[in-house]
Amino acid sequence: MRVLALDDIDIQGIKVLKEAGLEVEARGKMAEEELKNVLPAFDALIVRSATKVTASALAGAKRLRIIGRAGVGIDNIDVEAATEKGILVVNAPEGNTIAAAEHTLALMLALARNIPQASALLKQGIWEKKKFVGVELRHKTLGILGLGKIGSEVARRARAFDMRLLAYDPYVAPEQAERLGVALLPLEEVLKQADFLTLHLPLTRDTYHLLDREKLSLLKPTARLLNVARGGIVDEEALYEALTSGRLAGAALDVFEEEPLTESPLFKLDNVIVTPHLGASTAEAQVAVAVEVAQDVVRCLKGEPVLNAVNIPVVRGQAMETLRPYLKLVERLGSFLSQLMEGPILEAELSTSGELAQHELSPLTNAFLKGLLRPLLGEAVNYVNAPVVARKRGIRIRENKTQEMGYYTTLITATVKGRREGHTVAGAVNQRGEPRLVGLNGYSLDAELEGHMLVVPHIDKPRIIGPVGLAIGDYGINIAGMQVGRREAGGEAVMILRIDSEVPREVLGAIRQVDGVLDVRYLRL
Ligand SMILES: NC(=O)C1=CN([C@@H]2O[C@H](COP(=O)(O)OP(=O)(O)OC[C@H]3O[C@@H](n4cnc5c(N)ncnc54)[C@H](O)[C@@H]3O)[C@@H](O)[C@H]2O)C=CC1
Ligand SMILES: O=C(O)C(=O)COP(=O)(O)O
Repeated sequence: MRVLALDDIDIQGIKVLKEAGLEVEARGKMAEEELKNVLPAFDALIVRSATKVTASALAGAKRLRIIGRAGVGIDNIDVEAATEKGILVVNAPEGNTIAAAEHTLALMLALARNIPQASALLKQGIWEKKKFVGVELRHKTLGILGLGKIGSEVARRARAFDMRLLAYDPYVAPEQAERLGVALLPLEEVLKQADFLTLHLPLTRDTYHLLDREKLSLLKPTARLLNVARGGIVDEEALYEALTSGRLAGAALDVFEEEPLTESPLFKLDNVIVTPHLGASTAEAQVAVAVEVAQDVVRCLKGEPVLNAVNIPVVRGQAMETLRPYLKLVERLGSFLSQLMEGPILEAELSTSGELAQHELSPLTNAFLKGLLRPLLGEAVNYVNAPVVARKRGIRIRENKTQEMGYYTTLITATVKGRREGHTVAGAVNQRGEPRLVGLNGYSLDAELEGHMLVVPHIDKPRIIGPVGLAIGDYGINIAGMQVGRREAGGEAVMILRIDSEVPREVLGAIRQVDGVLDVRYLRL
């Protein structure tokens, strides 16, 4: 299998890939057109922030199974397009946290004390002290937008400088902020109170130009802005205006809306210091992110679960071990239902009751939908794109869970509905970790979910099981197991047969002829 590793990812990452037996082509930044041309020959792609992985670049990438981002921000990858194509996207969420946090602190001190400007003058032979009187960090208010991994590490370090800490992050629990000694406030409040404002948000549709003219005008004229997150979060034109009109004291920028950027009106300002997206550029961070992402690429190409997926629900450690047999179960239930249904599926519902319900269950939905869609769409649908594909086909998806326990410690019920018919199956995992079918349309059963199966709805009466068995046996086909479910004697019932080999059409016809048989469906799991 072949991996295209771009943007000069660290050699240690390349080593991990090669040691796993993968063929690696390592290059620097690649332009969209070239990427589009070469990508069809690769199973995996690794990038940093320089190469743009667009929908067009991915269009012909039929072999591609995974895109790895050796870093955090995934705004240079069209994740939606990748998901739709069933391509997994992973990043390295932790490897460069400290590097980015330390760079932020370095910029904050450099900005407060005019270090780059003073250094540049002295190197020109100018001993200038008066112009470079700075400010102290002590007792100043640091406003943090985005109190995630980097924002938190910045907060920890800023405390050592005796700064007062405020943050805006609607997704962080107040207790977590409290533990860091940070007060959570609304955005406008943080902007109004900050002496230093630092950004640690991802660039998304929500955060694009979050700091526009209006928001920048809320900052104190003595405030200084730090951006080690993403260029697009700040409107650079509005920032330029604020810095040149005395409405903002200074800015330190590591990132820009367009990169690389070598010319900008901002670069001409004395109160602006800049670095060329160096936040993650430490020897330590580059090894860490390259190795982190390479390991996930290896896992994915070996068919193992990855640790840092961005476009599928991630389950780690023990929770994954608990979930694993149920992933198999729901995929089989999905496949079973899909083959049982006639006509298009309009609704799909997955309900979990019992012990398992205490876990994050969205991975089950992905696996269930994959099972449901595979018989219809084959390899085009996988664990990554199953929910997107299902929604695109107009299937309404519902998930329910309750920790209430019945006869089974965990019972999973799946229902699909179409225009004319609907079916419900129930499944459980036995003590050996095997998936079992324990209910079908209200009948209780206990059947294996494996191999070739026949589902035969019939009327509960004598002389029906024998003739069905004969119809199959007459063709030299062996029955491996059989289960009958009925609600009441003499009513409708269902027979589930496990067969050792493929079942030809004539056999299905012969079964249909048996008096009392209502229908017959042949399924392959
Ligand atoms: N300059 C550089 O070299 C580097 C830049 N970065 C940038 O820093 C960003 C943050 O990185 P981490 O802290 O590792 O990510 P993270 O995911 O741990 O933290 C991001 C935080 O932003 C918050 N957030 C998201 N949307 C928000 C919104 N609309 N309003 C307010 N808060 C919001 C989240 O709740 C989260 O707590 C990355 O997305 C990346 O763009 C990361 C590494 C290096
Ligand atoms: O990890 C991130 O989000 C970064 O911004 C680092 O970018 P880079 O890998 O240095 O191009």
